[in-house]
Amino acid sequence: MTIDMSMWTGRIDGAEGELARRWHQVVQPLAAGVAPGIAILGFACDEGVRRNQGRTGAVAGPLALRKALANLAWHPTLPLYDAGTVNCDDGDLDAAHQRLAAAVTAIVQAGHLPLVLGGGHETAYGHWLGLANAHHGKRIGIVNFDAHFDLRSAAEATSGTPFAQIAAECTRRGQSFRYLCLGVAETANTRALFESAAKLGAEWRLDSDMTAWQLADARHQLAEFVDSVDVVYLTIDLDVLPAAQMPAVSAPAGYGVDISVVEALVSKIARSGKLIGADLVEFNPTFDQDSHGAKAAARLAWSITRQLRR
Ligand SMILES: N=CN[C@@H](CCC(=O)O)C(=O)O
Ligand SMILES: [Mn+2]
Ligand SMILES: [Mn+2]
Repeated sequence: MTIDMSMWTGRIDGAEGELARRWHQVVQPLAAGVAPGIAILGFACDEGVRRNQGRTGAVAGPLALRKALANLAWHPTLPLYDAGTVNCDDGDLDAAHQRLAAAVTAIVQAGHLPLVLGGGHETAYGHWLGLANAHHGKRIGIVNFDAHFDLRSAAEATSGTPFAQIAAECTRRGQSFRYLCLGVAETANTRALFESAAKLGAEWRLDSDMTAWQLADARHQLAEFVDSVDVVYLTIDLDVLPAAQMPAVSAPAGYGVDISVVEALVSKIARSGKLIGADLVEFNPTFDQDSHGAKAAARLAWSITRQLRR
């Protein structure tokens, strides 16, 4: 895969040298043998959202998110790499999932942490597959910040099915399915989806229980979940944020979880030492307003990298 670095441009604060660096001055194309770091990997895909009857445009997410990350101030953290983008431009989502999984596995085996930029939430299936293949025998806990369970059962993979697919694959592999969904909106999930979640042993927290004054309870629930697993896969569906903070998604939230609460919890996961992979999905620049959504998404990605302990 050739790695296009042309979008990594931005302001240059000349005088202060090392101390004045931004992401675009730090990110390197991923190469063999480099020091362990964070590897940014795109999954340019509209197919999941299209099949799920959503508003397409997430295919442009990886490029738009990289551009939003490029100008952020860099504070010392692990080395940052760009690992390129896996495309799904022929409608064959199953094949694209396999390519994404292989790229993720290779990143992990080279000692890096994948930070995957979707794509719709179908991204989660390929990402998880790659992590699971690289972490044999480990109990993986999935923490999903999302207004939706994404536990739909359907004849084919969509952006609404990834965690049902993962649950089925866990059963096939004789592993337990450990899934915590934070920010679930009762208005956006039918009773059938709540029943599916309960049957699969999923845990969740409603959006209305994730206000700033309930942060301690949310932290406690998250800590218990993280303690109960070996490693954590973090997936952030940006539609968990209120529509005013995140207009740039297929299904904006009328209520949503404030970015300060999401950031506090995401940072806790990053500090846990158990994080093995993270993604931001559903970003659709077509519906952004003056890059507000891109800036919110970039802030969350930045927070993960800033707090990461490995
Ligand atoms: N990624 C998943 N999305 C939601 C979409 C809901 C909607 O379009 O309103 C789901 O399938 O539940
Ligand atoms: Mn989702
Ligand atoms: Mn969602």
